[in-house]
Amino acid sequence: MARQILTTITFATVMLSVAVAFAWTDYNPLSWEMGKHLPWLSQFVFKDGATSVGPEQSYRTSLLSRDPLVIYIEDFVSEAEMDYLLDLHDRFSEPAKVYPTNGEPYVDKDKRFSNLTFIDRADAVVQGIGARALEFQGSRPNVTLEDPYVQRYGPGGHFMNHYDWIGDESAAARGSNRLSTFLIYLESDCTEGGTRFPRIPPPGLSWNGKWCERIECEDDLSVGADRGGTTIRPIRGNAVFWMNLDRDLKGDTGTLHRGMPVGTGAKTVMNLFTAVHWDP
Ligand SMILES: O=C(O)CCC(=O)C(=O)O
Ligand SMILES: [Fe+2]
Repeated sequence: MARQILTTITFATVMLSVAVAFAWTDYNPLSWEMGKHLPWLSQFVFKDGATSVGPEQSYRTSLLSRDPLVIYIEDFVSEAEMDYLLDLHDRFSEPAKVYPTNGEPYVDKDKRFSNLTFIDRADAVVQGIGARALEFQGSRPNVTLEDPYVQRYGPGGHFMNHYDWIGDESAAARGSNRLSTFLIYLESDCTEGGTRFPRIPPPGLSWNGKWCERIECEDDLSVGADRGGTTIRPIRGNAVFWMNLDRDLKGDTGTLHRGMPVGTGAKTVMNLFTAVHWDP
C-alpha cells in the first residue's frame, strides 16, 4: 500500500514538472531563444551591456485586446519622471519627421504635425523607465530598448495612420524589428487628440464603467468608414503597451494606429520601443 502511494506521488510529480516545463516554453513568444540564455538574466539588460534597476513605481493594468496584445497601464511613470522628460522636450525638440521606407526623413505636416526630441537610452531616467518596461514584458537578452522620443502636439497636431514596425523585408535584412511599444502620456491638457486603433474593437460589451474614462465611448460601432475601433484618451501618467509583431515576429496589421488631431491645448507623449534582434 505504502509503495503504491509512493509510486503515485512520484508519477504525479514527474507529470507536473513536464507540464510546468511546457507551459513555460509556450509562454515565451521568443521560445526559439530558450535554452541559449538564462531567462532571469534578461531583465534590465541594455544593448550596450549596461544594467539597471529603476525606481519602484506601482501601476495597474487592464487587458484591452488579446490579439493584437494591448494592455492599458495606469500610473506607469512618476510625476518627477514626467516633469524631467517634459523639460528635455522644451529644450531640444524640433519638427517631427516622417520616415519613408526608401529615402531621407522629411517634415510633412499633413502626415505628422508635432515637435519631437529623441533621448539617449543611456539617460538615467530613461534607464529607470526602460528597466520597468523590459520587466513588464518579460524580456529576453535579444530584446533591447531603442532611444525613445518625446513629442508634443499643439492644436491641429496629429499623426496619420501607421504601424510602428518596419516591413518584414527590411527587418529580415537588418535582423531586427520593433517588438513592442509603450506609449506614455506625459501631458494631457487638451481636448480630443486620442490614440486611435481602427482595427481593434473596444473592450467590454458595455459602454458603461471605467473604460469610458480611458477610451472614447462616443464612438458609434455601426456607422461610417472611420467609425468603430478604439480611441484611447490621453491621460497624464498612464500608458498603452502593445505587441507590434505576431508570434512569428512578423508585423501585425492589427496594430494600425494614429494620433487623432488635438483640438485645444497640448498633448505630449513618450514613445518607448523595444526591438527584437536575430541573426540576419
Ligand atoms: O500620439 C499618439 O497618440 C500616437 C503616437 C505614435 O503612434 C507614434 O509616435 O508612433
Ligand atoms: Fe505609432
